[in-house]
Amino acid sequence: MALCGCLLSQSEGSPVSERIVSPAGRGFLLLDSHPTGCFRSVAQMRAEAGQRAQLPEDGPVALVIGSSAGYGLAATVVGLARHGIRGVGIGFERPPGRRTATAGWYRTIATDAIAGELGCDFSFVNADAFADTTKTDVLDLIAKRFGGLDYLVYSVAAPRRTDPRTGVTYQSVIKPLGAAHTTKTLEFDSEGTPTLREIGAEPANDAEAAATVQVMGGEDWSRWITALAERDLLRDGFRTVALSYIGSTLTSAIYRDGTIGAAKAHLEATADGLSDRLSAVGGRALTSVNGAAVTQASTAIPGIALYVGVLRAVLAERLQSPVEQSIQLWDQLTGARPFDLDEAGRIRLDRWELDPAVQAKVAERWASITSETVTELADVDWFRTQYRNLYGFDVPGIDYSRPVEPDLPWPMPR
Ligand SMILES: NC(=O)c1ccc[n+]([C@@H]2O[C@H](COP(=O)([O-])OP(=O)(O)OC[C@H]3O[C@@H](n4cnc5c(N)ncnc54)[C@H](O)[C@@H]3O)[C@@H](O)[C@H]2O)c1
Repeated sequence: MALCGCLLSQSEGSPVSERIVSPAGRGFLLLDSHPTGCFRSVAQMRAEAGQRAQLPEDGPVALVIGSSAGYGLAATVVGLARHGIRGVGIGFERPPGRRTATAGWYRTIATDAIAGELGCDFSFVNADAFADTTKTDVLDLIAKRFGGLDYLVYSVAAPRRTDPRTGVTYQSVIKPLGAAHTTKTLEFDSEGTPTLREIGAEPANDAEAAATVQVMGGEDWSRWITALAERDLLRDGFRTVALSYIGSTLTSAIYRDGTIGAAKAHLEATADGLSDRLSAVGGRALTSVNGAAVTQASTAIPGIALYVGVLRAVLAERLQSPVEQSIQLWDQLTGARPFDLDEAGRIRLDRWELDPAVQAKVAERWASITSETVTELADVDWFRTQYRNLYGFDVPGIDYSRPVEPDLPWPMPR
């Protein structure tokens, strides 16, 4: 594929600090990322996204916040390849230094190359979306280049947020509310052999619960909309969507009924208030409940790795990838297909996950799963490959014994 070719030669061409990059780390957190593996995984997403025969010359203008990973990356790749979006993507990634850059840095280089190949005027900003300075800079860019915005996709998953107006930094916690909770969790030893362990979590106190809502609730999303409105950048029919999750009863104590779930409830309530404010431009704010996916954010949640592994064993290819869900999301946002909303007005892209027959099978496996049966009842190989892919490892076609150049620049605005 052209993209891979150009990026592979880019990383092979300048032997400034080439080195072999290996998957060292703890748990599901790896310390280094493999540039060419990251490039190729984005190329695979593009291939999965497909492409419309004729992209519009002046595609809709979109801002994707969280464009360097997970659902936001998928929404960006699909938006570029299928809708020819113009606009801006924001990620918050560590540049290369003593360690490689974070994977999202390299994925952004690859996504920028896709935008270039498709002729889409789309730029990437590496900055803290919570900061007022980022809002000012990004809105300056949008005002200057496009004069207004049609879509805002809010797909941030962050461990902390500093409120620029108070200077207070809030840390999000992943804890149950009300009572302690114990869950089974999946681990791999250094050889890659899976084992199960029970881990317990104490309930969050009020301050922890409130801090999690500050980080993952709707306040920052709302501030982006206010900032756009104040600068008159909301185009007629503007639509914004923030991503949410509900998930299984098997994970509800730690997720939907826990601190993160409270933040998601806040995000969902924020959508209603925003829609009222956007009615002046015929606009709308929605949340999109997506299905479980292996991402850096989700693997940090106790029990989710095992749950997703079991879900994949039950569903196999019927587990819908972030790209598949993003195709549906864009089709609904652009009006190519009607919205599939639930009674609370949320877009539902997770129906395949929460299908009662699927959940019954997952629950049956979950009840009996042990370290001895985990490889039979959960798709642990798939899960391990997925989380290593997040860092550019285990990607087919990459020779990991070859040195690569990790010191690559963030793409310049085109
Ligand atoms: N992974 C799942 O299973 C799942 C399911 C449904 C919904 N969601 C939701 O999707 C959204 C994205 O989650 P994900 O799993 O794709 O996460 P992810 O970790 O893959 O990606 C998070 C993105 O947020 C960006 N980010 C983090 N802090 C930032 C900051 N301060 N400023 C700017 N960007 C920042 C990162 O750079 C990255 O691009 C979240 O709202 C999450 O709850 C996830």
